Amino acid sequence: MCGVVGIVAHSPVNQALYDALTVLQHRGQDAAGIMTINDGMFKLRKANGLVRDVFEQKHMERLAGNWGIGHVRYPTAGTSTSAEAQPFYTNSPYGIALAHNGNLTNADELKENLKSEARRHVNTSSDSELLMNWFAHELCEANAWDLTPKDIFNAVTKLHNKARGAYAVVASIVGFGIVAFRDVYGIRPLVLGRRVTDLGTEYMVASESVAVDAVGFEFVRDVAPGEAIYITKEGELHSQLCSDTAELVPCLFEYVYFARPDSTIDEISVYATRVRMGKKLGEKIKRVWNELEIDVVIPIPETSCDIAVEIASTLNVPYRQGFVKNRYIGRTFIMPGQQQRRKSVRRKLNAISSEFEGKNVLLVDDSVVRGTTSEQIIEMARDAGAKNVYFASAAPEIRFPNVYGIDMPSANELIAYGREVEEICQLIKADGLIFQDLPDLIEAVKAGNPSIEQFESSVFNGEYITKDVNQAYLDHLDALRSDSAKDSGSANQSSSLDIHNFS
Ligand SMILES: O=P(O)(O)OC[C@H]1O[C@H](OP(=O)(O)OP(=O)(O)O)[C@H](O)[C@@H]1O
Ligand SMILES: NC(=O)CC[C@H](N)C(=O)O
Ligand SMILES: [Mg+2]
Repeated sequence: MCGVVGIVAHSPVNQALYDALTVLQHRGQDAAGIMTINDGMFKLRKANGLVRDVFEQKHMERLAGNWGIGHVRYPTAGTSTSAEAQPFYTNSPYGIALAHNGNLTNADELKENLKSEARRHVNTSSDSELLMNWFAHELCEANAWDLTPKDIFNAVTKLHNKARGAYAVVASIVGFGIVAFRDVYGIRPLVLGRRVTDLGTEYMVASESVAVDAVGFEFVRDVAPGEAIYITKEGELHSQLCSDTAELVPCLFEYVYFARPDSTIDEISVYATRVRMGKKLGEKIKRVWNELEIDVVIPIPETSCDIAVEIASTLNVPYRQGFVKNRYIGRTFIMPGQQQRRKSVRRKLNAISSEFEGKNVLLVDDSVVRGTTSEQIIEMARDAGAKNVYFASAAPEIRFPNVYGIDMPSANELIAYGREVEEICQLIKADGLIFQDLPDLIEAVKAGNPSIEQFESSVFNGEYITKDVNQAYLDHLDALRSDSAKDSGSANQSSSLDIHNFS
């Protein structure tokens, strides 16, 4: 997952972009970047690392201008090099910078055609650079010196016909303004915010509403699937639906894990959803494990905390914070390699023995993906003296790779792939394991916005909404991006000449 932000204001935006990226940090810890526009020139700083490490005072001073875009990256395509940090830049037409959250499923085809149809070059293996070049190519076709909103919306319409997969995008066009759009299913989130100042109205687009809140903008609405928003550099807002077939099918996993609980996505509060997930799972535990003695419910911080509180109250069992989280260690699941992920669980979480000694403990997590966390946490609970350790996952078994912006490229790496619950339970060495049922998860999310008919739930059921994902594609992805492929270096080193300036 990545986080994107774009702001058009009447005073410098560097600090607001920085602040927005810090509250979107949970969406990507690998790289960060900001690109502003000042006097018709782009100003860029991007590098690998957390937001607080990437931007020093000297960079902030350089990022002058009243409008710009920003990005935090969690790579799902290409390599992890700083050359593939975002925003990307292309000089023609006009000068365009682009930041992308999501993942394209037809990147190979787009790359091939970009050469033959558009005579354009990309210098990295990032799908986002491809997306930017296709957008640039479609804008070129407008053949206009003075770009109108109609020209921009036409370009986005054509892009929707070409690109497949997930994309929530912000782009800035020198001399004109910022464009933001969401793919035709709205798989990844994107929201619009506004602030009225003495100098005029200012606009902001961001991956999550929490960024809009943090920067002091007022939340206006979600960007609709297939819609494009164009904010001129003077602060005028235009919007248009750029697809006849758009239909909202947002990603379920945003609500389970990715998004911050204080965000609202497609009118659904993430926090309230997690509470409902806890209620549903609590009811299932009561039903299925009615004989089981549970003395205490303990969450695996941080994402599962809101879920576990509700499970405890449904079961009428005490809730205790039995693990303390080291606040200086980031999210484990979105770290790039399995070795790093394994080590981080121990560094990140430590047990308070008194909460475990002699007790039948129910550990709760939002999801079990590779099983890295659950396996180690159960061992820690036993070391801390637990009598029995039961484990509950608020998401169903994750058995299928993700192709829309979550780096789960390989079925073999998923602990639930090809395994039934009993076998997974043995692998993580729990005394009992229970998963949420998919219909219950869907109900818990949908209760926040009953008008949504369908959710992107491929990791649970293997049904890919873009309908272009077959076994050959998944095999190809596995060969490119599995942990072993990354370890062998193919996914981490850019074979192309790196033309990004590191300073
Ligand atoms: O089965 P796994 O492969 O271990 O993945 C699942 C775990 O990873 C995530 O936590 P993470 O540490 O990333 O973030 P959090 O602090 O927000 O819970 C998620 O909340 C689970 O705890
Ligand atoms: N997780 C994401 O949204 C990643 C965006 C893009 N596919 C990249 O790898 O940079
Ligand atoms: Mg977690």
